[in-house]
Order: sequence, then C-alpha cells, then structure tokens
Amino acid sequence: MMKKRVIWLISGINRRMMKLLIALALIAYIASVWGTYTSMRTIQENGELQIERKIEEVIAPLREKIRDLEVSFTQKYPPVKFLSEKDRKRILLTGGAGFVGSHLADKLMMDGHEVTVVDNFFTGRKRNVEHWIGHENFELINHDVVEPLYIEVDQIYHLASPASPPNYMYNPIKTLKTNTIGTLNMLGLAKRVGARLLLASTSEVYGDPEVHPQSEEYWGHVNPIGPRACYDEGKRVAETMCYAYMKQEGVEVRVARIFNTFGSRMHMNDGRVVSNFILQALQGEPLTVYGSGSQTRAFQYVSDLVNGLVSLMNSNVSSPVNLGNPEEHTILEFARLIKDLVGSRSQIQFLPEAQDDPQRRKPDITKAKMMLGWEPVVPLEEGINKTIHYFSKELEYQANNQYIPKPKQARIKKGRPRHN
Ligand SMILES: O=C(O)[C@H]1O[C@H](OP(=O)(O)OP(=O)(O)OC[C@H]2O[C@@H](n3ccc(=O)[nH]c3=O)[C@H](O)[C@@H]2O)[C@H](O)[C@@H](O)[C@@H]1O
Repeated sequence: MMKKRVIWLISGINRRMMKLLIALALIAYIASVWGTYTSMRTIQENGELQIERKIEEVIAPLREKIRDLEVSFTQKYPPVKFLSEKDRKRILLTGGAGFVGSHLADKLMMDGHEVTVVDNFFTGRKRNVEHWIGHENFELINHDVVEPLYIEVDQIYHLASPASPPNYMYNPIKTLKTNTIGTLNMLGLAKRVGARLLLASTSEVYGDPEVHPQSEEYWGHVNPIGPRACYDEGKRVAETMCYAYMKQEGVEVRVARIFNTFGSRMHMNDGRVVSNFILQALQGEPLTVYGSGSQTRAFQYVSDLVNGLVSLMNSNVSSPVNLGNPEEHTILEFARLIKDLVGSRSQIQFLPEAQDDPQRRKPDITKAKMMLGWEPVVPLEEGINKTIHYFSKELEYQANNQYIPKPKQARIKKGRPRHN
C-alpha cells in the first residue's frame, strides 16, 4: 500500500515534471524559431539595405548627369525675345546654314520669330546653326530649293546659292538651276501662302562696272557667256523673276544687292579674298594677289549686312537696294592691311588675274541711308580683327588637318563621256 502511494507520488511528480519539461522545451523551441526568424529578418533587411545602397551608388551619378543635361538643355540657347502671336512671324530662310544665312538666322531667332532654315549643305554647314537645334522656334530642313517646298510662312529670305567665285563656278549648271528654278519655287511658295520674299541679289549684277560707284540705277556690264555668268546672269534673272511675280501676281518682293561681305563662319575653303588672305597670313604662306592688285573692293562686316537685310525686309521699298560698305581699297592695300593686323611675315605673291574680274567696285548706298536709315557701323579693322580671331580658332580646331588655300582656278566639272 505504502509502495503504491510512493509510486503514485513519484509518477505524479514525474507527470508534473514531464509537463514542465514539455512546456520548457516548447518555450525553448518557440524562442529558437523566433530567434532564427528575427535574425533572418535582420539578414534580409541588411541585404536589402545593401542592395539599395549599391543601387543608389550607381544611380546617384546618373541622376546628377540627368540634372546637368536638363540644366544645359534649358540654358544652351542664346536669349530669345518674347514676341506676341501678332508680332511673331514664321520665317523661311533658304541657305540659312551658310555664312550670311546663319548670322541672319541668329538675329531672327533672337528677335523672337519662328525660323525655318532650309539648306542643301553644298556650302552651308550644320555647325553654323547647331546652337539652335532643338529650340521650339527653330527648324532645320535638309532640302534643295531646286525642288518645290510646301510650308506655311509669312516671310521668305531667299539666300540659297553658292556666293564665292570658286564655289559657284564649280558647277555652273547647278548655280544656274539654284538661282532660276530655286527662285521660281520660292516665288511660287510666296504667291501661294501670301508671303513677302526678299531676294539676296549681288553687286555682281553690275558685272565689271563702267560706272563708279554703282548705284541701283546702273544696269550693269556683264559678260553673258563668261565664267562668272552662271552667277551674275543667274542673279539678274532671279531679280527679273521677282518683279514679274510682283507685277503679275502681286507678290511682295524685296531685292538686296549685296556687296563684298566677310566675317566669322566663312568656310576655310571659301576661296574669297578675305578668308584666303587671313588664312595665308596666319600660316605664314604667301598672300596670293590675282593680277596687279590694283582692282578695288569695298568690304562690309556681316553684322552690318544682316541688319540691312532685316531693315529692307520690313520696309516698304520694293525696288533693289545696295547693301555694302562704301570704304574702297585696292586688293594690294588690303593684303598689306591683313598682313599687318595678323602680324605675319608672309610674302605677297602675284598670280595671273582672274578672267572677267571686276576692276572697280564700290556701292553707292544713298538709297539705303535715305529709305532704310541704314548704313554700316563696323569699322574695317575691327571686322578684320574679329575674323582673324575666328580663323585662328578654326585652325586650332582643325590642328591636325590644316588647310592652306591654294591659288587655284575654279574647278570646272567636265561633261560626262557620251556612249553613243
Ligand atoms: O565677298 C562677297 O560678298 C562677294 O564675293 C564675290 O565677288 P568677288 O568680289 O570676286 O570676291 P573675291 O573672290 O573675294 O575677290 C575679290 C578680289 O580679290 C581678288 N583675289 C581673290 C582671292 C585671292 O586669293 N586673291 C585675290 O587677289 C579677286 O581676283 C578679286 O579681284 C562674289 O561673287 C559675290 O557674290 C559676293 O557678293
């Protein structure tokens, strides 16, 4: 009996112990599971944190780059005036990536207009207008004006044509097509959309002049079959077309007779006297004077011309207007001046004179002064110094590929051989 009680007591204790032990084991188990869970969570959280940190390390510089891009994107354009809808014009600028055209594009853009530049890039360069690409007021179209163009515009500045003698003589048929068919196309567009058209004509319509200085009344002295005829006669007929469209169709036209112009953005291969002399002087090469150097020219700086073109377009003068600087120099004087301003020790080399080269040229700008209130304001030396600075930079830019203008005659394209 006693034994039974003892056994019962012990087994009672054991049962309690067992329960206690089981409870303890359970608690220990739960604790260990919780521990594992929490440590796993910590590892996971740490891992996530590390991944986030790594991602941040990669993203941060990208984010900074995007910010820089956004800043440069919004700040990269020159300041543009705000014009109300009423005053803002839609302007087409043919040859707008060229030397004069790109400076005109700058002025029109900065004045707050919507500008569409059309260029076939024969002598124009994208580089000349790249600072406007992407601007909401600016459009660049790779197009040859020999083909029709259908856009809506209020004004057309028609500058498209090679202007330097070696360039326009390179492909005389193309020069003729550009100035004739190209001008017809632009006049057709002007008629269709009711736009005003300004033709960039030239002092070359006076040919080798027998009247000096040349006023707008002078009819000119042009050899119609000489090497310059493709340009001279091309521009003369372009003027004729303008006045035919004005009289017959009521198109509003403006005609600027542009005299020798120089400045930044002239092409290194341009071949005209200013770029040739400056590049030759900068590189210590002989300055190539064609003929005796006694022929004369009067040179205007490009910013003066651009102001004159805009004044003429917005005037009520529909007859031709000379735009040029009347300060006349012989080409030899000019060679010496450039040599001095560059501080160059280059020699002056005399080469055979160019065929049909105009012997004297100087604009009479009375009409522009009276009717437009315009006259050139940039002194010759100041303009030349700016241009010397521009060409020095161009030479640096092309340091590994320097170009020395060669005194070569225009390249004449030969006809294709006939097969039968
Ligand atoms: O500069 C311009 O705006 C004008 O240039 C040219 O007319 P041109 O006067 O013959 O221009 P250049 O080729 O610069 O020649 C000017 C004078 O310098 C001479 N020249 C030219 C280049 C050279 O290396 N050496 C040299 O003595 C020429 O024989 C000419 O007598 C174009 O035909 C015109 O359309 C344009 O308006």
